Amino acid sequence: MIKILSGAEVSILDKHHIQGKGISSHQLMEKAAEGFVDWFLEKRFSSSKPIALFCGAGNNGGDGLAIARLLTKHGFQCVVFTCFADEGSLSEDCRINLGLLPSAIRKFPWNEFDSEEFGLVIDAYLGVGIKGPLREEAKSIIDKINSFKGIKVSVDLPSGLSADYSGFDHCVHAEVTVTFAFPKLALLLPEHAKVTGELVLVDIGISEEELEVFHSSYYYLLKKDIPAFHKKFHRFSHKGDFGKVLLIAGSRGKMGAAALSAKAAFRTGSGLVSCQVPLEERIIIQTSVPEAMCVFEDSIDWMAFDAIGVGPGIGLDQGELLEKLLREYDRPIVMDADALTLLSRNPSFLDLIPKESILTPHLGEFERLFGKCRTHLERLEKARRFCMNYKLNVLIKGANSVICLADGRQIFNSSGSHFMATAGMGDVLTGMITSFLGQGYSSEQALVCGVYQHGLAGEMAGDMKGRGTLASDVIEMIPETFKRLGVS
Ligand SMILES: NC(=O)C1=CN([C@@H]2O[C@H](COP(=O)(O)OP(=O)(O)OC[C@H]3O[C@@H](n4cnc5c(N)ncnc54)[C@H](OP(=O)(O)O)[C@@H]3O)[C@@H](O)[C@H]2O)[C@@H](O)CC1
Ligand SMILES: Nc1ncnc2c1ncn2[C@@H]1O[C@H](COP(=O)(O)OP(=O)(O)O)[C@@H](O)[C@H]1O
Ligand SMILES: [K+]
Repeated sequence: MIKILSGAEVSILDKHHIQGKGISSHQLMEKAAEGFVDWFLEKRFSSSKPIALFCGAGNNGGDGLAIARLLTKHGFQCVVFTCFADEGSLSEDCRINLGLLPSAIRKFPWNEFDSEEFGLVIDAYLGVGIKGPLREEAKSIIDKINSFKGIKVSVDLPSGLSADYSGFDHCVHAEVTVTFAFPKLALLLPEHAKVTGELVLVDIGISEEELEVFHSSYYYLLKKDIPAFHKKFHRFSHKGDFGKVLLIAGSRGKMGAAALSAKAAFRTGSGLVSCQVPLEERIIIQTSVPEAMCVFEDSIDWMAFDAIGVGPGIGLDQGELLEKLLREYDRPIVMDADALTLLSRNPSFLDLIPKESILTPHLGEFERLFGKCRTHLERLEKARRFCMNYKLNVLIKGANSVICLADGRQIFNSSGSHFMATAGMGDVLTGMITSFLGQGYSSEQALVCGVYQHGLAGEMAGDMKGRGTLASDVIEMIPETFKRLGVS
């Protein structure tokens, strides 16, 4: 997991890194430019029209100048638009890269840019170094960059966006942001989605250990982190080791929620899955998920289950059932959907929730529970205080879902796809997290593996089906995610 530092810490990190590795800051900038260019070549952008690079006076501009030089070597025609008045204001590494620019690369002041001539724009005007409100000229430069209607790729950050805060005044609207070493916090906030575009993280040789010495409770979860969170099963593992889980889900007209979470729990590897459903609706489960058993409220022994997930489609008239469950069951549970709305209507239930339980609200459910938030940072802070006070875990769902742990750490997920913004995806996730809990995973392990693999299964289903991907398609991809991660 990569620690997410503040923008101001980047220069300290750079200093530590270049001292530790015995390299120059110019060499680090070259590494960043090479990483960008590797990604650019992999994407196979067209070279039929020239590329315009807007380069500022700081190190972000230095990156842009190095990128222009490297792209030219690969046959791209680059034109640099300088966003500085005189060369005396350049940072040292920006100046070095300006000197290294081949004479074949034409340079013009930024205001001479004519958007008709270019196939793509690279925005290397401002990065993590902006301080205070943007100056008037900076706003005009950003407007000029935004006048280009084709693909704009921002280097490190869309120019004008601050690395650590929510909101922006003037800002480049990038289709893609290629960021270095770690994703800047602002790139993960939903209110910035329309300016950050697709997020690409480029490794510039700074290790997780080098980031670890900084104080931050924000992390970014990557594919390579997942195998270590998994429990190992062995040759003699039996059905009991894979857990016995219960999903309290579904009601008349909403039995699909129960079927989806039960199927997802099986596909995640549960040995036994039971569904607590209304008696008169049982046939739906027994035909759509024949592997599952049905249990009914009057004859239930909750403590017989290794883990319980409650909420998808149960309806809002189940307050008494929820209270009874919270009083009688003492292991961590997963609470989603209607269970969360019932919780927001009955705050006294909060003290009854077993420690280390997992609440999985989407943004609407989050606001019902914790009140309106102006920014995502405010939301994260509310979640952190709640998790630490109650010793509970909260998953704030959306693109880059955030796993908020009881110890105060907050982990942004990197997997997922916009094709997942469709009905039933949350029910699938509830089934997956409950399944991992039932297999003996800690709440942190269940959340990390469940959230990442849910997103990965969504990406894989989205790659196959595109628009029209169903929650059921995502369930079918869950076993593939284990293979893709090398987890048996
Ligand atoms: N480890 C990494 O991640 C690596 C990071 N690297 C790269 O370094 C970048 C950071 O570079 P940095 O520190 O030089 O700052 P940068 O973003 O270029 O901005 C400075 C310029 O902004 C200007 N400016 C400031 N405030 C302003 C305002 N309000 N309104 C208008 N202008 C304003 C300021 O002008 P000044 O105020 O000084 O006149 C100056 O010209 C980082 O984002 C990444 O791309 C890689 O090269 C290597 C590894
Ligand atoms: N644009 C997106 N990118 C990544 N993941 C997404 C996106 N939209 C939705 N998801 C994921 O899909 C799930 C939707 O959950 P939820 O809103 O509870 O759906 P439902 O209530 O329909 O079951 C969440 O896990 C969320 O993170
Ligand atoms: K930029």
